[in-house]
Amino acid sequence: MRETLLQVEHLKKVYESSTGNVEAIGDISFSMSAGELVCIVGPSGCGKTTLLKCIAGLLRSTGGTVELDGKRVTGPPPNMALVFQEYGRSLYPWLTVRGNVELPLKHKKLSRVERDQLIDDALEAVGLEQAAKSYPWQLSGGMQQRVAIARAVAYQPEVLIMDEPFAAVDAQTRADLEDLVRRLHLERGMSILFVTHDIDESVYLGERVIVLSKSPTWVQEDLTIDLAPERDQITTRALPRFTELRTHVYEQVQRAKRGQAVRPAA
Ligand SMILES: Nc1ncnc2c1ncn2[C@@H]1O[C@H](COP(=O)(O)OP(=O)(O)OP(=O)(O)O)[C@@H](O)[C@H]1O
Repeated sequence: MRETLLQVEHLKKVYESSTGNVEAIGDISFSMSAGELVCIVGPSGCGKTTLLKCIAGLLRSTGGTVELDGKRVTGPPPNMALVFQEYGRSLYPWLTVRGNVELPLKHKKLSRVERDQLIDDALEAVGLEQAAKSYPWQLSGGMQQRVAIARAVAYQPEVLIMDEPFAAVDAQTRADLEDLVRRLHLERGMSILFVTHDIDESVYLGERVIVLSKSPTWVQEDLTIDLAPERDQITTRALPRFTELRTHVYEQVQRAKRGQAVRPAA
C-alpha cells in the first residue's frame, strides 16, 4: 500500500472582514498517497484556491489541520512546489529560462554540477532544451507555463500543487500540457494535486477526482477514475467509460451548484 503523503483533516476557513465574514471552507477532509495524481473540481467560488493556499501554508486555516509527510503545515513547506494559472506573473522577466528554473535550487545545498544536471533534465522533460537562453517574454504562453513546470520538476518536490494551470492557454496547447503532466506523473512518479474548472480535464488527468460542494465547502464525492494509466487525447476521450465518468462528475458539480447534495453524517 502506498503511504499517505498529504492529510487534510476537518479543514475550515472563514474570511473575516469589516463587511462580514465569509465561510469559504466548511469542513474538508481527504488524504492523498505518495505518487498519486488527484484532481479537485467544484462550482466556481467553492473555495478551491482557498483550499490550496491552506495546503501550501500560504493562508492560515480557521480550524482543522494539514499534514505533509506526517508534519503539520504551518507555513510554506520546503518540499512542495506550486504552479498557478498566471505563468506571466510567476516567471522573472529579467532571468533567462535557465535562470528561472535555477532560482529555487539556490535554496538547496547542491554542487554546481548537480544543479546543472537537474536544470538540464527538467528542461528536457518539458521539451524546452532549445529555449534555455531565451527570456520568458520571448516565449508563447504555453512555453512559459512549461518553464514554470520545469522549475517545479527541477526542484524535485514531494508534491506538486497546480491551481488551474492551463486555464489561460489555447485548447491545443492545453492538451499538450495535460499530456506533459500525465507523463511527469507516470514516468517520474510525481505526486500532483491539480485543481481545475474543466470536468473533462479532471477525468483525463486524475486517478481520483474530488468533487467539492459549494461554500461552505465539504467533500461531496471522492471518485476513483478507473481508466488505464496510459492515456491518450483521442482514444481515452473516446472511451464509453470516459464519457460515463465525465457525465457523472458533471452531474455531481451541477448538484453541488444547486446545493442539492446531502452531506453524509460525520
Ligand atoms: N481574501 C478574501 N476575503 C474574503 N473572502 C474571500 C477572500 N478570498 C476568497 N474569498 C471568498 O471565499 C470563497 C471561495 O473563494 P476561492 O477563490 O477560494 O474559490 P474558488 O473555488 O477558487 O473560485 P473560482 O472557481 O472562481 O476560481 C468565495 O466566496 C470568495 O469570495
